[in-house]
Amino acid sequence: MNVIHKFDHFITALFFFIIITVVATSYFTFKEFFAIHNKRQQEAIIPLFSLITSEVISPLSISQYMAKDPFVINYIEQEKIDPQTILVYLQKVAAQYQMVSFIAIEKHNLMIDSNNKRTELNSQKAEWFHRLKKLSQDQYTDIGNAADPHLYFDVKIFNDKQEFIGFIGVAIDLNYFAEKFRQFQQRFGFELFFVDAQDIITLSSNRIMKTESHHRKNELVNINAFPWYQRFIDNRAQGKNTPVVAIGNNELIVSQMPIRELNWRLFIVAPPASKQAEYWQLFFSKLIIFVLVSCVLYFAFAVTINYFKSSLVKDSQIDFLTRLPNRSYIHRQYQQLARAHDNASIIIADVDLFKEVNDKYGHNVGDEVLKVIGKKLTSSLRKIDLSGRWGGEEFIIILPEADAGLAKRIIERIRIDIAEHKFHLPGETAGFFTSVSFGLVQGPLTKSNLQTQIEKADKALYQAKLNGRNRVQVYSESAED
Ligand SMILES: Nc1nc2c(ncn2[C@@H]2O[C@H](COP(=O)(O)OP(=O)(O)OP(=O)(O)O)[C@@H](O)[C@H]2O)c(=O)[nH]1
Repeated sequence: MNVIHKFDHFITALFFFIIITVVATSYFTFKEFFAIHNKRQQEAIIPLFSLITSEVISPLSISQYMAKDPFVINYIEQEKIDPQTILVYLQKVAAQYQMVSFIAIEKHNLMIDSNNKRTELNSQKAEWFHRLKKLSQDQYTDIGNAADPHLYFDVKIFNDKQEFIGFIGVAIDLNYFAEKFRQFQQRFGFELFFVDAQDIITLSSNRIMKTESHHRKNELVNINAFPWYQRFIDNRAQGKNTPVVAIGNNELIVSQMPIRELNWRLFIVAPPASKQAEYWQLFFSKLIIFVLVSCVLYFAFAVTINYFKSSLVKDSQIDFLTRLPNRSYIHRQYQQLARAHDNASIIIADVDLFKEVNDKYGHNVGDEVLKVIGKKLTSSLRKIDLSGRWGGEEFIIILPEADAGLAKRIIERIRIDIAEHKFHLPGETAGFFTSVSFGLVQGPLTKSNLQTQIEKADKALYQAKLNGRNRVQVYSESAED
């Protein structure tokens, strides 16, 4: 029984160990997932700044540098210029920074770029020049070149007298920008929107920049067109300084960053950290389902195990031939009996001359005799009595709280019943009779005295055999002396 209890505990412990391991593993995986997620968000900040620096600030700085270059200022002020000389200058810059560079010289009505494309400033193609010239700022970005759209960084050139004499700058392929920002968005999950003073999205990691055409009329998107921006502005107007913007069921984190050099604003839009709460909710709801399913499985498992276990236990307690409790079961039950009762009569029963039955009628008949006797020995006992096969042709009966007189009367009835039973041989009308001798001892019932009581009962049984068999002999100390 101990082994079976240990087995039960082992299975339960194993089961819960597996559940705890699965839960702990999932928990730590989730934790790690969020740690990585947060780390990635932090990691995204530095590439974001380097992206802005390399793709926006740096072209602007190069343009500003060229606009202040004394060579440029002095040369384009001359009455006669050689476009080839300017081309060489522009190509040097273009080669060094891998951008297209350009200059628009008012005095000579000429725009020239590092690809040696030349345009007259009074032509329709140079509309931008007249538009930007009138504006008060010194530097602008503008999208131009319909066939091959570029973002132009236009910086005004002034002579020594602070008079406007032209524009100079660099231009970057729009598709190049779009690709750079798209890569960043894919890697870190942030959408980027560069917005000019008129709220127009100049650059973006969003699809709107993946345009083949530069015609801004069709492609221009005002930042106000985005619901999240509206909500962002509303939040500000209401004095809420939260970066979290709710759009329907979705939440976004919107950060705003000025790029003063261009009078731009950069909006960084990201899914919020509060999404984590959703993930945790999901995790815990799955966890509850997992635990419930595990419990159901566990109980199904326990019921199955118990079913097999009880039939195994039964088999290990019962004598195969007579279906009576076996010796080891009687030993265990005796302990319980001893706890519940103070005294008992213990009887050892032994089939008389059983060897002869076996020899005469065969072993199978001998088995049948044992089965019938086993049944007769136990059928008329009380619920609290204990009986079983002690071994071979021997049986044991324990009658708690029965004194020797009562026990003897009970056993006498059984003895007569057996002795009067006619055993039939298979296929024959003739039969035979057999008998059983009993040794009986009455005494205190303690956990440790079974062996001594049995020895006494054995002695009484021996006496019964000596006295002619088929009888009940009560043990007495005096008879022993
Ligand atoms: N058929 C059968 N015989 C058994 C079984 N267990 C023990 N026996 C036989 O029981 C017989 C017991 O014989 P003995 O110990 O000589 O005693 P006995 O012939 O009963 O004689 P007394 O006890 O002196 O009356 C042996 O021949 C065993 O082989 C069993 O399960 N089935």
